[in-house]
Amino acid sequence: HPVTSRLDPGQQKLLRKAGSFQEDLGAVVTNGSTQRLPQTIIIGVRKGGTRALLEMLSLHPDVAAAENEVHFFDWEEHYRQGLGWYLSQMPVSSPHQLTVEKTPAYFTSPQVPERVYRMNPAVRLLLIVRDPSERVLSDYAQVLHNHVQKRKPFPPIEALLARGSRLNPDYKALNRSLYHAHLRAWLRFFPLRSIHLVDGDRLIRDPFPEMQKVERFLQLAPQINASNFYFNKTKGFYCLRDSGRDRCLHESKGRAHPRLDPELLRRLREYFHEPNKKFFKLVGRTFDWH
Ligand SMILES: Nc1ncnc2c1ncn2[C@@H]1O[C@H](COP(=O)(O)OS(=O)(=O)O)[C@@H](OP(=O)(O)O)[C@H]1O
Repeated sequence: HPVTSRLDPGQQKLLRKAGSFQEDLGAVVTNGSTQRLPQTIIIGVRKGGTRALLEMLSLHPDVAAAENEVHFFDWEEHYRQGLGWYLSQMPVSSPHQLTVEKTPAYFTSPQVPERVYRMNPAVRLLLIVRDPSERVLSDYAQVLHNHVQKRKPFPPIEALLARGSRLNPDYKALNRSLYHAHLRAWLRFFPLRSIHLVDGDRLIRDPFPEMQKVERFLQLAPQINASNFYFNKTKGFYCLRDSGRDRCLHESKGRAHPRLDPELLRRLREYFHEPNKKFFKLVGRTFDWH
């Protein structure tokens, strides 16, 4: 080779190494390992248990999950960069694997359903919901924590929730728990059969049966086992066991919730009574929220 022959032996050796390295890469490519756009997305709901769901789904060998929240469809600075950017955020997967990402903000962002539809109208969506009142408390605990970390003041939950004798409908955490309203936006683009609902309260209490349903919805071979889950008393939650390795979710998952005055808690639950009924009607099933 005219060029390589002019190189000294050391450099030639390096080049040959690079060559064989490229052959290795070639083998990887013929294996079919590459990044793929997600065929399934966990769209929310925020504080519903989206991280637990993603981690539990990752137990399946045929699932490749994006580690971080991607925020492609809801953040303009990301969406502007196009699907090529989105693809670049995805994990390497083999042909038999499903790629999945979770961004809980998608569920409540009005511009997102149409954008997801334009990427792939056949995408399979996972939505994990939780008792809406409990979700509000969890949402508050999260935002409070962020403020405390930045040493910024944050009002007590009562100040955000109540406006005189009524609940404050402008409090964002309340709005995010109006599942029926947000789901309607998705149903303008996707049939209900494209959206699998995961019961977040059941996923906390007994994750395995919920995960079996997810496997079925995604048409994955049943590979997740009861033995993949064990209850950790210290954590107070189920943790994961994967090929002998035990791990619990991050300490930010499973926080203490603010204790509400019983009367305010009653009003909070009552606030969601009608919206819940609408949601149950929309999805053709009920959840054990009171
Ligand atoms: N196995 C297990 N371990 C720990 N935590 C679990 C688990 N399963 C579900 N959860 C619940 O997940 C809640 C956090 O939800 P998300 O991951 O969706 O939150 S976020 O929107 O991404 O911030 C989190 O809410 P909080 O309890 O309010 O912290 C948990 O209740």
